[in-house]
Amino acid sequence: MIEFQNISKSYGPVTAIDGLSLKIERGEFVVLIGASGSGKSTMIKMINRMENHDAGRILLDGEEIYSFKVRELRLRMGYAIQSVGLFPHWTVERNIATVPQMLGWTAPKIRDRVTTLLQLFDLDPETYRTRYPHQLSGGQQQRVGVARALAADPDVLLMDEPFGALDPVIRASLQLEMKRVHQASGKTIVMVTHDVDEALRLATKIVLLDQGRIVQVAAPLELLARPANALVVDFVGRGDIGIKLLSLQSAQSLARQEPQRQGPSLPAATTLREAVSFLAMHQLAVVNLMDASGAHAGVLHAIDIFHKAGPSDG
Ligand SMILES: Nc1ncnc2c1ncn2[C@@H]1O[C@H](COP(=O)(O)OP(=O)(O)OP(=O)(O)O)[C@@H](O)[C@H]1O
Repeated sequence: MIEFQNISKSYGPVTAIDGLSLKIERGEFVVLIGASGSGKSTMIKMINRMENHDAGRILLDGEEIYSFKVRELRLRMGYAIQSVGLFPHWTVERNIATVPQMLGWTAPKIRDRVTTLLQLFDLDPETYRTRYPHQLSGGQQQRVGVARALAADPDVLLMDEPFGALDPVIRASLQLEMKRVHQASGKTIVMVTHDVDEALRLATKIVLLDQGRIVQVAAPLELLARPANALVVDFVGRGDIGIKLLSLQSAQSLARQEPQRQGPSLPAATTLREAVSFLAMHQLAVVNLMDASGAHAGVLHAIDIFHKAGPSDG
């Protein structure tokens, strides 16, 4: 879908991207992480030609992006950034409708779409559609920014720290929402974040950059279980890699198919991290698991977490 072939990009004497190659398949949720200045934003911006690459080729569906008109390219891609970039003199509705307007959608279709998106991001449509950006909190502005990026249902969504200014609760709920949007729509998403946990939660593939080069490309579980080198280990958090691994696996994955025991039950979809916390807090060695309908779904043994969870390479 999007392919970087030996891409380089400099700003004067600074090499921002250094001979980088990467294939992003349709439907992937690719999250770019790396230290400040490692080239994450530059990578995203080169995809919709906010920045132009100096050398190499970037292909969109097999065609070099320089062969598209910039406007056509940008209409195919939603773009959301931390600083939001809402038009200050336009209402929320008009901001969200920017691309649908350009595409010539009818007024009722645009109105319906704005309503749906505001609801999706937990903003009451009647309260918020006529507001101006300065009448919104920073977090609300960010949500409108993401809604605007999604407005015309683009195949590709580019997001640069889209949840940067949000408090942890709203951030977590928006992450869930993005995950749901991704799973339901099959969109190809490329996102930059500074938050490793966010990357682990959302990505189908994480790309760790350092000085304009790729250090490792891996699915979240693989990145934790088989970090390519010490830089990756440091970046994902040397001290709590084990805890992060537990966050990515469900209690269900270690359930023993045994009859229900005396004592409490946890949802089988609970992460192993939450299960460990629960077991520790209640000083339990085992806990029942239940499925979404409340039916017994096996038993989780604390000992299995330490014997079975984590890298399974023998
Ligand atoms: N417009 C510009 N002019 C000059 N140098 C730039 C420009 N944009 C980026 N750079 C430089 O290119 C390198 C990569 O920058 P980039 O913004 O892609 O990094 P980043 O990983 O997104 O950083 P951060 O996490 O701090 O946002 C940095 O050294 C940066 O200083």
